[in-house]
Amino acid sequence: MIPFIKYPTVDSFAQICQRPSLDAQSLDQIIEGIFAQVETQQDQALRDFTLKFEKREIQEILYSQDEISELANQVPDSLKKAIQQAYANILTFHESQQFIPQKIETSPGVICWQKASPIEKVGIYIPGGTAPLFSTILMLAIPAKIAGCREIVLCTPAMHPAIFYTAQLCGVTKMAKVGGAQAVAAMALGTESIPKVFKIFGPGNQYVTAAKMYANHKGIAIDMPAGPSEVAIYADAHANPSYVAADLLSQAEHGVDSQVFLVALEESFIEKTQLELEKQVQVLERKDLALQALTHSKAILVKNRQEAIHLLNEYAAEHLILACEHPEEFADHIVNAGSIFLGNFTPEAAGDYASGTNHTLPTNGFAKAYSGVNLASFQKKITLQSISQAGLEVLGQSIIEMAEAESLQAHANAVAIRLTTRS
Ligand SMILES: NC(=O)c1ccc[n+]([C@@H]2O[C@H](COP(=O)([O-])OP(=O)(O)OC[C@H]3O[C@@H](n4cnc5c(N)ncnc54)[C@H](O)[C@@H]3O)[C@@H](O)[C@H]2O)c1
Ligand SMILES: N[C@H](CO)Cc1c[nH]c[nH+]1
Ligand SMILES: [Zn+2]
Repeated sequence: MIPFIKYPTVDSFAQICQRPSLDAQSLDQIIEGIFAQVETQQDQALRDFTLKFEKREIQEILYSQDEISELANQVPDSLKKAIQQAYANILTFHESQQFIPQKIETSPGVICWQKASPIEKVGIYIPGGTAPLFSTILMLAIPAKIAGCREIVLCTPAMHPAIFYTAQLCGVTKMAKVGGAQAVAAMALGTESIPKVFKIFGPGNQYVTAAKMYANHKGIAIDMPAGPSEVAIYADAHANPSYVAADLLSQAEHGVDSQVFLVALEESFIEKTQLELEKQVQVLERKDLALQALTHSKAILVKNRQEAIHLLNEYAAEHLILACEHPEEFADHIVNAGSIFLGNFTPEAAGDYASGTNHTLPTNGFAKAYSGVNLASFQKKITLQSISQAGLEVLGQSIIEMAEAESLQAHANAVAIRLTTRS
């Protein structure tokens, strides 16, 4: 099922960890073209691209409040309840991330502190090319609301009623009918209907992710590269092959360019998991997508736990499941991962929907440098300071000394003019 690699050498780890990606150069050209067209033709470009890529005709770019309410009302009560339970957990976890300001007296009379300030206008991309990921609205709009973002612009190609119910529940301010790179371009540049935002959030396919990176080069902040989903699983003798296979398939079914990565200590465990995969994949509605994803996935037999830790840190998975003995102790050795799931009863799908953590996470090895979305992603920290006259008397001479050494006389003067004593 999954290509098998036995006892790879450490030298080959970087190559093993590569993800299946579209050719970066041709992708960049496509994105550049989309941005150029959105810049000049604005809303009309959005209509044209939606027709071209999705065979969907749109006139108005934004949904009206009546349209939103009508669609939201179609959600069955059982699904509303499930969304509300997820909402409550995600709210609780993200509220616990509130920044607590602290005034620090760095030297007598010199007080410094920080305050968190919301990013006023944010854009959230909700994937919908092959599945309507309304759960992503919870992951982005809840922390945006807690942070106090004034404008939350949502773009999605999806039209499932739950998208509209969840957007209403979370207090999204504008909803646009567009998806793909053109939606990202619209939020980055602004069009007649879609306001330009200060920061763009959200996962998506390779076009969406490349568009966010392009927007970032043009000066718009982004959360992180959150592209095709992936999961790595570490399995020792405590793991259950049926659970592991189910978890691997849960990410493989996202799309053809998803990748799953099994690292195990026993060959027989990999064999059992492969058999389970074969069985479980047959009944999936998205079997074809999952099968394609499995062809560029990997099942790797390593010599020992240390090698597994090394390989998993090199891979820097979006999600890492630890199906092993003492998972918390193992997790202490992991320095690169978007989100870690511990033990046999913590499926990754729990984090995708309802446990409370955020599912918008760095992929493609970017977990080496980026965190997943959290409350702070929607805030800036502003530093503040207040110095008393006595405080400046103590600190002033050092500032003057340093400013003069940097040949910046005006800086030195700004302090000296306030000092009553100067040696
Ligand atoms: N990393 C994360 O946190 C995370 C979370 C959720 C989902 N995901 C990923 O999001 C992705 C969702 O992908 P999706 O495709 O279903 O939905 P999507 O909304 O990301 O992309 C759909 C859009 O892609 C555009 N598109 C399709 N083919 C194109 C082409 N040839 N040229 C230009 N544009 C084209 C279309 O405009 C379409 O609207 C999956 O890869 C999933 O794994 C990642
Ligand atoms: N696994 C995705 C993140 O890679 C998130 C998601 C949403 N719905 C289902 N899964
Ligand atoms: Zn998922």
